[in-house]
Amino acid sequence: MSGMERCRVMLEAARIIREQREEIATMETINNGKSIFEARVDIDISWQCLEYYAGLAGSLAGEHIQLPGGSFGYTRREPLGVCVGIGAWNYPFQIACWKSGPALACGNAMVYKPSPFTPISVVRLAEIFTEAGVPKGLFNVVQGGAATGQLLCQHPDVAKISFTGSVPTGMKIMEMAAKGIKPVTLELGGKSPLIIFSDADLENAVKGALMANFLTQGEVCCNGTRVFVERKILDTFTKEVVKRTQKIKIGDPLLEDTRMGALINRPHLNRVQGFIKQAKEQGAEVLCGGDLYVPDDPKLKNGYYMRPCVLGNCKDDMTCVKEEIFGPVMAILPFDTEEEVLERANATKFGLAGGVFTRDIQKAHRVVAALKAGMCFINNYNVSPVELPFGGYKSSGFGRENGRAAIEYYSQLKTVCVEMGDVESAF
Ligand SMILES: NC(=O)c1ccc[n+]([C@@H]2O[C@H](COP(=O)([O-])OP(=O)(O)OC[C@H]3O[C@@H](n4cnc5c(N)ncnc54)[C@H](O)[C@@H]3O)[C@@H](O)[C@H]2O)c1
Repeated sequence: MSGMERCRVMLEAARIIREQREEIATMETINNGKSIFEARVDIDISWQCLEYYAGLAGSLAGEHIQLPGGSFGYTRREPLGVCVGIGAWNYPFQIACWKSGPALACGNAMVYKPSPFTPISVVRLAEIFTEAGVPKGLFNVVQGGAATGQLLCQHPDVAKISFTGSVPTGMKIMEMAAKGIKPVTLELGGKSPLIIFSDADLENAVKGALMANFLTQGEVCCNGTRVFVERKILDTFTKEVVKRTQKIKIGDPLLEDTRMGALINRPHLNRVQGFIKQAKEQGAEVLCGGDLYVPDDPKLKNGYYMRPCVLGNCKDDMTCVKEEIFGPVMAILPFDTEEEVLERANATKFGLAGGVFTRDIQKAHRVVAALKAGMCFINNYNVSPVELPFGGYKSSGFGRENGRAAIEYYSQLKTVCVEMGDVESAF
């Protein structure tokens, strides 16, 4: 298909998703446990992503380069072939769109494997693509766990792997890709810093800290879980954050006013609570939450709910400050100077995201320029416009999703050199 033809099909898929927003959001809530309020946002970001790449599909082009003697060269932007997408369980539908959007826009096929914990909604995406006119077999869903993922990565006909998940799995994927010289995009974990200066708008900074920690039960890769607060405002900020955290409505994710649903499964809930227990043993103070939440509704009494937790008295070398918890746990850390906080913020193996709250624009830009992270926020956190590239530095991975940048990772350049004169042979 031409780019314009692909554009039309993708716009149709985006239209169907928009039309079925409520049904898909409900499915996603059941799939993952996140609140319906948030699932709707995920579905909106998903159709916006398909619309964005539909728009780019028709404008993908190469270059014409003039050479001496009337000769010239040109480049063709070509698809890679069959791309494999492997997704995490926290944003099942959205991750599938972030991968299939640019893949299909560039003219590739995709075989997608969702996490076995959230197998449902991506099947609906495949049906929607078919309804929209995506040729049969161009977007395929394969269900399974690690073994299935391995087989896909090792398959000789696969041209590219795009992976979203944990660092240990990312390493395995890269090893497998290396054996087949396959390009990879790795969207891995994080332990991102959020820096609050004393001159920040306090109301926005508090909202930002909550956005940075408690969406999708805290199971968000780019969460700003290390909240560095300038000492002067530590007490006021902490008090306000704790107050708002305690007000977060937990429970049945399908209810309109719920803002925090259930964690993904029992072992993960236990793991998150294990981090909190260890934090206490290492000297951190639980300022709120961290305990199980049992809803009144008897049918939910065995759900994987916990109260969002704020940890005070944290030190940089505590496990809860160093490791990705992937649950609703915020660590608050005081700081005194810009230089000091930057050094501490960057002292991590991860580099997915970072944020700063300040009213001083010079300071804001200076701080984000110094942060070793792929996605930085000034005076907000965890917004995901599809127009902006997203991806990590350091152990958080490489390659970019979203924005024009993703096109580079789903296409390859062919250079054609055209001779207009005679061959000047060396022989
Ligand atoms: N950077 C991002 O964009 C982003 C987004 C969401 C989640 N994450 C990260 O994902 C992690 C949580 O997700 P998870 O628990 O699903 O991660 P995970 O690494 O356990 O699994 C991710 C996917 O990989 C598959 N898989 C597991 N072992 C495999 C193997 N050996 N070969 C091929 N595939 C294999 C899984 O079945 C799943 O589909 C967190 O670390 C989080 O930070 C990153």
